[in-house]
Amino acid sequence: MVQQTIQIFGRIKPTGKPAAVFSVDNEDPTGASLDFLLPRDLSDGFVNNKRESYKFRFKKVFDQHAKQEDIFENIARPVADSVLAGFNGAIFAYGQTGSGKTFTITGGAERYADRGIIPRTLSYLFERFSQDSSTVYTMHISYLEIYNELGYDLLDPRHEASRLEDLPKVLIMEDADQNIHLRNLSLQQAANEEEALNLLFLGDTNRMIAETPLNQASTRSHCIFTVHLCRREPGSATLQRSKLHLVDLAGSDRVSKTGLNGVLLTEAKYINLSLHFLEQVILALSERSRSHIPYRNSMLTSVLRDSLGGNCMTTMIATLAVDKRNLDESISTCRFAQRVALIKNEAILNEELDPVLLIAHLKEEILTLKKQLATMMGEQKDEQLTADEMLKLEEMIEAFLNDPDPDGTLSLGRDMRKVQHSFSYFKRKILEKESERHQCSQQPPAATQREDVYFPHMSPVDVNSLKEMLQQRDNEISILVKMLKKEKKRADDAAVQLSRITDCQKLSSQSLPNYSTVPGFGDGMADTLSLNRGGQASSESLTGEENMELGEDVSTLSKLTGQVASMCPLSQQLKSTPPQSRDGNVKGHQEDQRVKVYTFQESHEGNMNQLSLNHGGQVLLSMKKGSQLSAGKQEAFEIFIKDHEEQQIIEDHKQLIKKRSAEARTLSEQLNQVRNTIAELRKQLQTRRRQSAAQSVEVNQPPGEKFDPVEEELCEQIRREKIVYKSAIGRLKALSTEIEHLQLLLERVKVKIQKDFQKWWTQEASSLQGWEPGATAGFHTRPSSSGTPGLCKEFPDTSLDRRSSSLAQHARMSTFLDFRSSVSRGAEADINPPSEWRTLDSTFPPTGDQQVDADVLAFVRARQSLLSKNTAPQR
Ligand SMILES: Nc1ncnc2c1ncn2[C@@H]1O[C@H](COP(=O)(O)OP(=O)(O)OP(=O)(O)O)[C@@H](O)[C@H]1O
Repeated sequence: MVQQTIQIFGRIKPTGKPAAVFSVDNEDPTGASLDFLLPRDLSDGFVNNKRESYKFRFKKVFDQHAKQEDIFENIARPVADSVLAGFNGAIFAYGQTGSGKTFTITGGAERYADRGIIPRTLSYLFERFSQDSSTVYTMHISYLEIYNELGYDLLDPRHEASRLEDLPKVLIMEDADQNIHLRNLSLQQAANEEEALNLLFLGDTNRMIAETPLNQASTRSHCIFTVHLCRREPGSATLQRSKLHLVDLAGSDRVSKTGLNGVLLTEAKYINLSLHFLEQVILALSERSRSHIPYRNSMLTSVLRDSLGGNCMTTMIATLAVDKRNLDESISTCRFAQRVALIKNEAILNEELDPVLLIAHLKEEILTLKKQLATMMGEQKDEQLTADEMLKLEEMIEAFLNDPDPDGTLSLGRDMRKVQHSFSYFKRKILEKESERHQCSQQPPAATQREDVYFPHMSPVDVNSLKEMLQQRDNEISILVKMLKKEKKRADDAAVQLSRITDCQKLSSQSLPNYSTVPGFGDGMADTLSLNRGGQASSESLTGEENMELGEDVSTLSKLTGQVASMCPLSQQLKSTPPQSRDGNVKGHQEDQRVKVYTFQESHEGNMNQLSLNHGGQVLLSMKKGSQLSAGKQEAFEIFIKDHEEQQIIEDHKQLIKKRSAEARTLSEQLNQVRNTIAELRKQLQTRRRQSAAQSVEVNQPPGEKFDPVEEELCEQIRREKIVYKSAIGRLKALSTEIEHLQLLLERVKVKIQKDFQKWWTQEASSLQGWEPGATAGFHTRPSSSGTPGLCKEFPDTSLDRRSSSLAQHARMSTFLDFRSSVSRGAEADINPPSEWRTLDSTFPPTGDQQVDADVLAFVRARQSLLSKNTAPQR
């Protein structure tokens, strides 16, 4: 058991605003401190004008310059290590809204280096799994969101990208031993880092989709990402199960300060209530005399029960925004942290026995004990050994006697009959030997040398030379047999390699060099790197790990190749279906025009549309069959994306991915060269060895005894190339992880843009529907310079949310486009126009662009006059 108080860290968010006066001291060996100084004349809000300074103790305080990597190394890595060792762990971020909780726990979306604790911890855990081949690890992940005291499963595969209310509701159940169980919270297995990161991405996307204007999820809900680890040694009945909670709490802002009312106030009260209950639990835990801890008061405290005052190594990060305006909130966060620091947890190793394995072990033990008991009790079988049994036993005894190993044993089991039969057999043998010796002593002297018997006419010199020849032939044969074995093994390996490469090739595109064409590379290389040292023939093989690495490389590269290929889906798309320009013409097929395909779901129309962005920021929108998206909406979407604030992030990510893929390609070319070099060196080495072996036979010297500088040099070169190869493959793996992460970030931005567009479009659509001629609600008219009254009505910019007036302009344009296409549809069908078109000045939705409005008006008038002519009675 490990007793430990909850570890408290502080993290200060970089601020562009004037910062309060504070100082950080991390030098004190007893712990760090954070001091706030409040000058009496501080007018920007302060907590208590009687006190002028506040001092808070932390394990360590990270200032504005701290990197995400520092946070992981100092805070998360030790917790992850203890989780790997079988203890429960928890890290939770607490602080006011916008102080950097999500940034710390999950990370920022803008840069790879901004990855937070969750992705870094996942990466670290999988790296550790791969280093420990003697243990089997299994990882499951759950992701829970608590909003207004209700739990939602963010990882349910049936509800990808759903609204919060559509997600499965998680219920708390308590068993007879007061253990908490979360019903409906799915546990998803993650077999590798990629799968784990995808789960994180899925959860975060659900969290984002579930956001409504009333529920800014990250601000108003608590999120608990839990890694469930199971660890066992093969064959052992003992399992170690541990959990790691990574918690992003809701903003801790005080209700009075939020200035909210209505639903938001209720919500804020819920948040405050759950944080209040969290505080109550913490207070109760810090008072030693308290026997009752009010965990059950809220869902948050129930779920985190183990992490607070229980079996867990817990760490809290107090996130602080130290600008003057937020000083009081920062001080209150620090006060909370000081109380948390008093809580003592008792973490125990979570070992349990696997019942199935345990039963099997116990059965085996019972059987052994029964047998031992039978032997000890002298229980004997009455019947005699059969002839067959005796024959087998005698064969065993013969084998035992002929075994040159002096330590060889004869296992007879616990059957006394066999023991007795063996003794009588030995006795018979000894007697036979003695009688033979006796007979020999009575016979006349025989030829003492065998040679004399078999070669009576040969002189001893001839016999010796024959013996030497025989010895040489023996050597030759043994060398050839060895070589034959090696060749056979290599052929087998090559067959395995070939099948593996065929699999890889199926996955990979043609853009990277094909490593499978390099002969004998991979596991075959390992066993032939024999190095001659000091005349000693030694076989220096690659270690198991190296073998594994080399074996894995093809799949790593193939995976990377797949990624690189998936980064340019349009290049494939272009091959099959060239994109259409807005007017329906096929666009030029440019080599470098790589486009990321964006797909979004029209929730209210149920139509799937595909949006493509190219590198120049140009937008291509293509619709799947059956889509009803109007041209205006398509165009609005294109413009919307161009102006979207995240567009720059998309561009940056794409550029970075492109750069990294180019690096990966260069690196893989280098790798290919190194592999070719190694293959060539290996060939030379083999030839050299064959020659040396043949020479040794000629001079009658055991092979490999003579030091060969050429061979040594070849081995040295191979070793050097191996080092280059290993470092390149390491870099390639790192690039692969980075590209994967960047792609996930891109996906996340993509979802955000789609969501923003949908929200904006819905708002615009409802504004337009509510528009009535002359209506004053939200609209006003301004005189038209073209003298067309009522044509230039302005859309209220307030309805455009945060969007600038340029988006208002786009909205007008899309309205116009919708209108234009409706008009032309009507003209084509030559049916009676809808009644609302008939009175132009009162029903025509304005575009805001005077020229365009005038054009449209002229067109509609012309059309109307045409229709009136057509419908006029024929004279
Ligand atoms: N250490 C930091 N370095 C750079 N940017 C940061 C840092 N901390 C926070 N930010 C940025 O500040 C903004 C707010 O941060 P974040 O969303 O993490 O706050 P939060 O405490 O989770 O807020 P909420 O309670 O609303 O969820 C984000 O844009 C984030 O990228």
